[in-house]
Amino acid sequence: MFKDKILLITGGTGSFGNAVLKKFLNTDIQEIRIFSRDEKKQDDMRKLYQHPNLKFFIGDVRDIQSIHNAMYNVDYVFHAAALKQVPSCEFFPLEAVKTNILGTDNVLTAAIQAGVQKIICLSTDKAAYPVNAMGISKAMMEKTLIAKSRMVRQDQTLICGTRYGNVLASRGSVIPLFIEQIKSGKPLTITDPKMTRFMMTLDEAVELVLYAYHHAENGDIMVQKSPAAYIENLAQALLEIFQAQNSIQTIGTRHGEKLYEVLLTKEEAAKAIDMGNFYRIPADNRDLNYGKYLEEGSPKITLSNEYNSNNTKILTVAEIKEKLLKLPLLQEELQLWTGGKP
Ligand SMILES: O=c1ccn([C@@H]2O[C@H](COP(=O)(O)OP(=O)(O)O[C@H]3O[C@H](CO)[C@H](O)[C@H](O)[C@H]3O)[C@@H](O)[C@H]2O)c(=O)[nH]1
Repeated sequence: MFKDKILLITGGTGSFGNAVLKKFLNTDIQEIRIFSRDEKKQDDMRKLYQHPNLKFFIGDVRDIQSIHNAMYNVDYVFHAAALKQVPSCEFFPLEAVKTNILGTDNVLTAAIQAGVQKIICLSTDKAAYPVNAMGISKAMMEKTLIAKSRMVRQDQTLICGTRYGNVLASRGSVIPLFIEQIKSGKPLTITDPKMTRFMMTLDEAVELVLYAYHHAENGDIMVQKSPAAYIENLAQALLEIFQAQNSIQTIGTRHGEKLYEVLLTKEEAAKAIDMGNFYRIPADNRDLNYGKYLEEGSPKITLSNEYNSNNTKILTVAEIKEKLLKLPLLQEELQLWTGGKP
């Protein structure tokens, strides 16, 4: 699908970038550009892949000139660079503004100027009814891309977003933490047994971006339907997989976190288009006619229901185990834990 094309991934040294590389590096794509700040991570990646079609650009989305330098001849951009940890954004909200909002605007400006055809920006469920600085900055990122999508030549540039839930076993997330706790014989620290999270794999995150690539229209936010799990059941599933007896300790909700996450707000659900496994949230294309904001309402909004991690399919412990056992991280950890014995 990317024959002779150049794809640039901002924040490309992260797990999303690596998943895209595994899928596309050995195809007929002309080049994949990794744009990021950390030279060490780039160097590690260079050594790991040793591929002539993989190119590295040092830069920062906060610095538009550094993006301009990387954007020549690029056909498509996957914009994954972000500050995504809830606590760090909470302590330094202006840093989230600079990277997630202004940085996105820089990426879009540079890409439009360079004639890039499609730009897909990665967002998160925490942007829907946001309560923490990370989610608020991502919500503003979405607003920025939607606004920008109205100001481009529609036959030349497509700007859209994807919104997804928790990526299973991503770095610093709860699954690696629970595994560490199991291995060191400590209690599993659960914030709230009834807390739910959407559970996506990294491959599904890539799949969503590719779906957006094929089906999104300018200003759309694309959402993949996905199952969710109670954190209590996630902990139970891991204990069963590792055949461990650790106790479970409830520690309470952490600062800035919600009991459940939302992928489609009630307001978005009123206009979202059901596309089978996905939802397409069309952009608000009211242009500069403010009529609908001021005089006209929409009865559909009153009737619609949000799509959240409590009203989606909830995985049973057995289903969580099945999903977890497919993860490479889990297979490796289990191998180490059992010493290779089945
Ligand atoms: O010791 C812990 C830590 C976490 N949790 C729970 O486990 C769930 C997942 O927690 P993570 O820390 O793995 O993920 P978050 O939902 O807090 O946020 C993560 O997922 C987001 C996407 O929704 C962003 O990617 C974000 O950067 C990333 O940290 C939450 O319900 C949390 O309360 C526990 O029960 N115990």
